[in-house]
Amino acid sequence: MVDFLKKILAYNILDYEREFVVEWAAEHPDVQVDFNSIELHDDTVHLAEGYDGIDYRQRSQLTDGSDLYKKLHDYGIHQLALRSAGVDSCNLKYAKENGLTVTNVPSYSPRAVAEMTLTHAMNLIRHIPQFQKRIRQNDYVVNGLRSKEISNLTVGIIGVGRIGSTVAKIFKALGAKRVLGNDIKENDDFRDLVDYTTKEDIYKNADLITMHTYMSDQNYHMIGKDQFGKMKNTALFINCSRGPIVDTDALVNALETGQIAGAGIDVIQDETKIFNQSFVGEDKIPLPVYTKLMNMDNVFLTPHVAFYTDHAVKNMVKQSLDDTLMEISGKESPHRINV
Ligand SMILES: NC(=O)C1=CN([C@@H]2O[C@H](COP(=O)(O)OP(=O)(O)OC[C@H]3O[C@@H](n4cnc5c(N)ncnc54)[C@H](O)[C@@H]3O)[C@@H](O)[C@H]2O)C=CC1
Ligand SMILES: O=C(O)C(=O)[C@H](O)COP(=O)(O)O
Repeated sequence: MVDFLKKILAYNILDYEREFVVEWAAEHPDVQVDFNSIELHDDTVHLAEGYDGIDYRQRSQLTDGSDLYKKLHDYGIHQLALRSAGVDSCNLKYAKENGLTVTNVPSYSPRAVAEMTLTHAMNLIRHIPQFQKRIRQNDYVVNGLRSKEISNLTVGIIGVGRIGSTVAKIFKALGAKRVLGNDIKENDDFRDLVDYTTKEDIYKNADLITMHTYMSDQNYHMIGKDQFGKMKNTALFINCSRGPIVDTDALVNALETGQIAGAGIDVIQDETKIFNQSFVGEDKIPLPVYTKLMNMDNVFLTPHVAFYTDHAVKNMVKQSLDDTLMEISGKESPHRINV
């Protein structure tokens, strides 16, 4: 019989993640890795009792109160490992107050998200949703849908971190006219990729604006009525970061009134009401604003899948389990975020 030294519980393992948990477990025969398909919340936290380490990934908040973090602490757990880059599901303050170190997987594949951003950009630039609609209607007239080329476009990147800088690299390599960047912390390593400037300059001058900040209280509805009002009416807007960064009603209004020319949306506020679920055969979805966007032919939509590549999923799962093991073995993971 194997004498397991450490016990890890991974919450909310999705079907497509399972093979990598199994692979990791096989590579670590002295660790017992159990997993479930439920989210970590007040009513499921008791399952953590008896484990040394917890790994999780979910889009809804762990809890609104600090009880869950206290319970984990009381079970003798000292860490939480997120399998995602974004850490907005976790209240870092409560975690810290209850002696839990939190780790994320910051670089599982910035390229995956950057390539999806490019996909959104190209679809919008070349009017692909509009052409698809015409083709479905047997309308092969091309009038009104002439495109610009990348070399004539100014790209504006808000949040020049791991993903934003990768997006900059791609547009630079494709010969964009200018790549503007805005970040609350400018990074000297990225000065050859972006011309750092203000958000106002980006709203006013960029032909393509793409969001790559993290979600925080300060960044809630960072883009709303005022910001859309400052953009060019030819501007294309992309959000592959987090839904609540953008005020969805303001986005719909900006598209309906022609304040901007199109939008690429991978993430949207309240997306947990519909994403990762199927409503096939039903005539309504519980997020009516998404239906509005779906019915606009200058909008390109994907269901929060910018990260969803084989390389990324493998890294998210295996790296988070590595981090869990390090933390429960008395070592410091390089991915600690709440210290
Ligand atoms: N759609 C998807 O599948 C995925 C989305 N994401 C989202 O993308 C976000 C960014 O990821 P990374 O680039 O890896 O993070 P990062 O932390 O490397 O970069 C974020 C950058 O945004 C900047 N920033 C934050 N608030 C700002 C503000 N108000 N104005 C200007 N700059 C601001 C930060 O200083 C930082 O440089 C994640 O936090 C996550 O929410 C990440 C992975 C997949
Ligand atoms: O890593 C992130 O951040 C993402 O957005 C990926 O989609 C995966 O994480 P969740 O958003 O599903 O937590």
